[in-house]
Amino acid sequence: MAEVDHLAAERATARFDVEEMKVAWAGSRHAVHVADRMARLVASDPVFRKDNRTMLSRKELFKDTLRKAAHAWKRIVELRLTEEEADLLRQYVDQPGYVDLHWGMFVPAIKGQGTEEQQHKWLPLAYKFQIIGCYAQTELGHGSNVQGLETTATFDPKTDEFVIHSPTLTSSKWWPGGLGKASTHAVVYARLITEGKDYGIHGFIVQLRSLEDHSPLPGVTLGDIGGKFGSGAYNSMDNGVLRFDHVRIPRDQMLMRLSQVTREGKYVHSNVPKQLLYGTMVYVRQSIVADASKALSRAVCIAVRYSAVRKQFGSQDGGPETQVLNYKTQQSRLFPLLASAYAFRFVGDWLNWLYTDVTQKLEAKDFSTLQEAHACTAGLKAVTTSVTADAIEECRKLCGGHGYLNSSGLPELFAVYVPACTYEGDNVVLLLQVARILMKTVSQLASGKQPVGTMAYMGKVQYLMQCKSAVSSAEDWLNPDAIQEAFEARALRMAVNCAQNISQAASQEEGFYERSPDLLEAAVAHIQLIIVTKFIEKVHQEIPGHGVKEQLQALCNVYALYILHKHLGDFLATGCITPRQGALANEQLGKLYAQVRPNAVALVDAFNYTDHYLGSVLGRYDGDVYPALYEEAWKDPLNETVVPEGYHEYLRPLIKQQQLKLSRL
Ligand SMILES: CC/C=C\C/C=C\C/C=C\C/C=C\C/C=C\C/C=C/C(=O)SCCNC(=O)CCNC(=O)[C@H](O)C(C)(C)COP(=O)(O)OP(=O)(O)OC[C@H]1O[C@@H](n2cnc3c(N)ncnc32)[C@H](O)[C@@H]1OP(=O)(O)O
Ligand SMILES: Cc1cc2nc3c(=O)[nH]c(=O)nc-3n(C[C@H](O)[C@H](O)[C@H](O)COP(=O)(O)OP(=O)(O)OC[C@H]3O[C@@H](n4cnc5c(N)ncnc54)[C@H](O)[C@@H]3O)c2cc1C
Repeated sequence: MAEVDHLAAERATARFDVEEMKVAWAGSRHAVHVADRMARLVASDPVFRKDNRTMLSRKELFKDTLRKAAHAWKRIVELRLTEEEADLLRQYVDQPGYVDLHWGMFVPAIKGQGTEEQQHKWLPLAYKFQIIGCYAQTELGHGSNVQGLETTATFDPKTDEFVIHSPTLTSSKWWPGGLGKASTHAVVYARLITEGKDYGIHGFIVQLRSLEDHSPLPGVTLGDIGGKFGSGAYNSMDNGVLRFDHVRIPRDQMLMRLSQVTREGKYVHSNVPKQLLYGTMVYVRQSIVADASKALSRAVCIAVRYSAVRKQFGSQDGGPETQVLNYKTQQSRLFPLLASAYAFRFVGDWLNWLYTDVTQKLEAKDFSTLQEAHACTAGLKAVTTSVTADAIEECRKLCGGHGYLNSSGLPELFAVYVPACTYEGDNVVLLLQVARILMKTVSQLASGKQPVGTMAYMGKVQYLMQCKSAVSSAEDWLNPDAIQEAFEARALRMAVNCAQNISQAASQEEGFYERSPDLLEAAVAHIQLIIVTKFIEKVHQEIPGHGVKEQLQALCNVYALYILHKHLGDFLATGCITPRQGALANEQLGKLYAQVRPNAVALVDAFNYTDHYLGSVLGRYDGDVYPALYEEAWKDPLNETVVPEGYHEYLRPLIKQQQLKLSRL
């Protein structure tokens, strides 16, 4: 009971309106309402139970995923849920499965790369689940280097068909989610060959399995690629392997919005940038940023609530021990992660806006913002997923020994989340893309070309290369202009340093290769500047609710000053701030942690997660952790019998043998 009281007391110390913070987090009152309804719908349905997930075998887990997906679809249809509601319902079911790829990549690929006619034909089938699709791009031999894919699609003018073929072992499709066991169709990326010429990678809709009995079609070899990291976790997904042996598809199953092959076999490229082929990846990368804030906020919610419940040391004269949340070290590890969850949420919203804006411009044949969309989605995907993966592990450690139990929810969350650093583009590969664009922008500065969008600050090169921070007290670091200037100067100076070093190499390519570790850091600095800028912009907006704006302001400062403290070397080496100013930033950070402390539990309550979605005995809303931990232990299959299976075979003979030996002595 004492623990329950603890969280109630924590909630009472909050200095802001939690209900209004829920609105700020979700984006609107409507969003809070819909999310609440969908979360409760899932939590109250026994089919969506997930507390036994880590104890299921792979086969059981996969069947459970099929069952949940079918039940979710049934509820979506029965309740006539809107697209927004259906997306949320699937999110709260919280079990990776083929439907993620069907809705998340197969449908968007057809929408983005199919002609109107193709969309008209294929989308209704996908919308009604008459076909199930996946996104088959990566191969055994190549993932990052898309141009290196080997699968071929050779046009045969005699039959008006493409022949899809896997010429080598390394050309086997490898990894696509939903491919292994569930999908009937795939968007397959292959080298288009017509009239004897290789035109590079294009997308094709290919049927893989019979719609009658689900068996692979002739010439198609299919299977699952095997168990993955962690128990439960991403093993609910059937990541697959696929080989083609001269499989024929009609010509009109090439996705022809960007380029076409005529009946005669002539290749025609529309007047659009060829990078639009990568559009589905750009779309998913922006949703992965929004998803990072969800995963991070879940981990932080668990760690904050448990840290308020957990007590160690400090008891005097039999009085209460100290809540571990009161230790300054716990705060300095946890509160930056709390601030990062909010930062990623807001930058995710902004990125979604940017993506929508770019999409509208593309429809009007305006391709000017394509590079900005690529740089922002690639860079933000890389930084937010890397931070989130590390942060989930840090939250596990923040929960001490109990964090290592499956029932804490953290091991599974980590195992599900960590591949986000790799899929949809390895984070290093993506940051190097950002670096390439930074170098291009720096090189254009001399010609007077004004950078735009998130690179616009580079236009202030004369000022930012020589400015000195005016900060002279810890409080000065609360001024957003001081923060903004320091971050801009750091990012620009790192990029310019890289460009200068590259220019001394024998060639641009060689210089880029040699300096790539520095370029990664420059790219991270640029992306951190974007995150800080968008958080500052958010806080400048009108935000209703008692104390809400003040809390967000504090979190924004925590985020920025934490990054400054963590990357102090960058700020000092580039001469943006002095060691004294660095020390003042750290002093201010300590004061901000003290400000966050009484609000911490309420700040994670504002995420509005149900206990079902959190899936953690440590993160329970009521804080009644110990009885739940105790009860959970007894549910383990090992505890089904008092004497374990194997006792008579292995333990008893061993003990008896030793006893016999001893008795002979
Ligand atoms: C449990 C699920 C959890 C979270 C998910 C939440 C929500 C998501 C919703 C649904 C999805 C569901 C589940 C997701 C889970 C897993 C799915 C995973 C799927 C996959 O992984 S699919 C495969 C992804 N593969 C990659 O990302 C490959 C990475 N490689 C590349 O992108 C490219 O090959 C690379 C590295 C960019 C290089 O390409 P290329 O060699 O062609 O280019 P260059 O470097 O020479 O550049 C040329 C030129 O093009 C510009 N450019 C490159 N890319 C783009 C782009 N995307 N858009 C625009 N422009 C681009 C580049 O800047 C150069 O420009 P320049 O000529 O210099 O002007
Ligand atoms: C869980 C999961 C789900 C997936 N789902 C899908 C899916 O649905 N569909 C699909 O098509 N694919 C999918 N993939 C594949 C995924 O997109 C690729 O694994 C990813 O793009 C990374 O490519 P890779 O495996 O070739 O890594 P590699 O490129 O081989 O990376 C290996 C190492 O090399 C480094 N490296 C590579 N190139 C460079 C370079 N130029 N400079 C410096 N370092 C470099 C990387 O940083 C990394 O450290 C999935 C992968 C996973 C793990």
